[in-house]
Amino acid sequence: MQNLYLDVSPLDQRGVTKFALSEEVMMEHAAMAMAHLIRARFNANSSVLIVCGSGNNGADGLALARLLEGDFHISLHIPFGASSPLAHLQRDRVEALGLKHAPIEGDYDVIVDALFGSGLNRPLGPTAIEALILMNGMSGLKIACDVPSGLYAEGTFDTNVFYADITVTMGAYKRSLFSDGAKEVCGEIIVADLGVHKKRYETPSPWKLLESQDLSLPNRIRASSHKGSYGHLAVVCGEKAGASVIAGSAALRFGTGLVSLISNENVTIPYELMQSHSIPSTATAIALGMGLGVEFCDDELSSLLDNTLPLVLDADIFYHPMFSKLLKRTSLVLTPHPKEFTQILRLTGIADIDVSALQSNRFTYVEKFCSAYPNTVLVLKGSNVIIGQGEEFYINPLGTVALAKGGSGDVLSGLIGALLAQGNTPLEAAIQGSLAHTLAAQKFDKNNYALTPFDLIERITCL
Ligand SMILES: NC(=O)C1=CN([C@@H]2O[C@H](COP(=O)(O)OP(=O)(O)OC[C@H]3O[C@@H](n4cnc5c(N)ncnc54)[C@H](OP(=O)(O)O)[C@@H]3O)[C@@H](O)[C@H]2O)[C@@H](O)CC1
Ligand SMILES: Nc1ncnc2c1ncn2[C@@H]1O[C@H](COP(=O)(O)OP(=O)(O)O)[C@@H](O)[C@H]1O
Ligand SMILES: [K+]
Repeated sequence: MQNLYLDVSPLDQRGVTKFALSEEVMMEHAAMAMAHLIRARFNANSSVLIVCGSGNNGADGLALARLLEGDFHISLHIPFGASSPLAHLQRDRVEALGLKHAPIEGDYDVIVDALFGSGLNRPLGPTAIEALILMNGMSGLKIACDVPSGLYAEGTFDTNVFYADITVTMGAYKRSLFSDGAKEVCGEIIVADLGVHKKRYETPSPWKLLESQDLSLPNRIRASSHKGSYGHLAVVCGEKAGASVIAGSAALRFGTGLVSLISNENVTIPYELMQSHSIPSTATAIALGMGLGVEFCDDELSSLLDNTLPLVLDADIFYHPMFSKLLKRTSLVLTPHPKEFTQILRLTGIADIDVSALQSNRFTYVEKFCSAYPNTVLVLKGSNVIIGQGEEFYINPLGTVALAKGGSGDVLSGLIGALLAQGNTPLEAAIQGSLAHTLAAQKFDKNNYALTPFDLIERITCL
């Protein structure tokens, strides 16, 4: 698990006050990290274009030019000149080596974007756009210094943002790199230490980035245990029974001892799942909402929920009149996709916004919801899933586009339901369910279009 920051400037300042580093020392390390990367991947004499802005992001780029000069063919493009003191200093140094501003011409083996970093404070103007269009059109390896130019702190970006293959981010991970859209533009993300180890440079943060090594799988340690030792998940089976079959099958695969589908009428289901018309007395958790439709009248639903069992809620239930009442429960996990989350925000009076406004401010709206409902665990789905409760937030960036298919979300609710049924806390269930979901998808390595929900469930066995 890694820390994520909205703004790393307090960490940079702390580097100076606590560790007596200077900004110049930190900058030298930032430039060295990029130089190491380029030297490791490219032969001497490769051509490197470095496009530098007028602030310290540009100064990082100028320092990089100095470190590579002599071995590589360096082309510098400095369309705004230098404005920060360090940019002036770094420019004097490269000029002493005979390097100076030149127009962008032709193609290059490496393209480094050091136009704007954390100081981007207004929309890109025509000069920056012209450079970025040329850079994005090139075939060489594209490296962003700190953040791709055009990416704002909330994770939104300008249409002409730099599309990086690799982002070398300075000091610590920025949260902006993990918005849903940013997944499109950042490429691989590498953190550069700035003179002290990342562990020293960082301070605690409420936002965390999940990693594959954070996965913790169900573990059966008692040799004499039986199916009743591993919980019983009741999946409420609605109009579209397939959704609950997927969720139930995922839950069984993820270690739940028993899984029952709760339906009004008998439906055809796989042999390994059980069927019931009411919540079994042995149930330890309920999954509700996937494919629900209008199968149950309000009284029937009320009686299914007349208990205090942990709940995972998804899909149609967010539009049901009973949902506001369910929000008062403890042991609750919600797994909305963005459109469903806008419905939740509307219903709770937090915001009346459309999906694009939500996607531009995912972090903020998750924080608002979690502050209003501190007992509820929220899993906001997307290409970078956000999991939040109270003042703790986690981003799972491990999903792939293979998951963009009907039924993937049902698998996720089933996995979370499985862990709730086995006695995990709602937050643990959400984090571990989401990790298992995305890592199982990664096990499908044939292509990125063919994965079905049952392929995904199958790959839970390979974790
Ligand atoms: N602090 C440290 O210890 C370390 C910092 N490090 C590095 O510093 C970077 C932050 O540097 P920074 O604060 O100077 O901001 P930066 O991203 O260069 O941009 C500001 C400049 O851009 C300009 N500008 C803004 N928007 C614009 C637009 N749309 N169109 C045109 N111009 C625009 C703005 O102009 P102004 O608003 O002043 O007119 C100003 O000149 C950080 O990302 C990391 O790479 C590392 O070396 C590690 C140690
Ligand atoms: N581009 C993507 N990258 C990573 N994960 C994705 C992507 N698109 C969708 N997903 C994941 O797939 C799942 C889709 O869920 P959802 O939209 O509710 O589907 P359904 O309701 O049909 O089962 C979510 O877990 C989401 O995070
Ligand atoms: K940049």
